[in-house]
Amino acid sequence: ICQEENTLRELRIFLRDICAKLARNKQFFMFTKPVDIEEVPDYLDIIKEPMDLETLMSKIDKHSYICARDFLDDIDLIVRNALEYNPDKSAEDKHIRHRACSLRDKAYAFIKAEMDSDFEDTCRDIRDKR
Ligand SMILES: COC(=O)N1C[C@@H]2C[C@@H]3O[C@]2(Cc2nccnc23)C1
Repeated sequence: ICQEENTLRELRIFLRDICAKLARNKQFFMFTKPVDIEEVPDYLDIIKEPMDLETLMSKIDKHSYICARDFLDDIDLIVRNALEYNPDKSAEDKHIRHRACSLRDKAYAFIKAEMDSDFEDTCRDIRDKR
């Protein structure tokens, strides 16, 4: 109904702002676009559901998220993929895992800082009855 559409519109504006802030952060450049399969030919053998911040942004525009929890599930997917594909003790792997954990903490902190909890409850109610 109309109020629900107003709520979801506000959610999209809010999620775009958070996604843009994460994508602007130089620390997270490796998460901004899909991993290049030309450069990393075995990536899809290991990672069954790739995710990145550009894809996240396009999902917002496609109305894929109707509460912040669904958005954070895709952030968690980016993090899980990075931890799974880069598990070694090498400096490079440690670095990317560290950045992935930082991405998750920043995303959760932005949501908590800027999202009013009963706004999220309202979004959950809309999601649960759809
Ligand atoms: C989220 O990003 C990642 O999980 N990765 C893993 C790949 C391995 C390594 O770093 C990545 C890109 C890359 N390209 C060329 C050679 N080696 C690499 C980024």
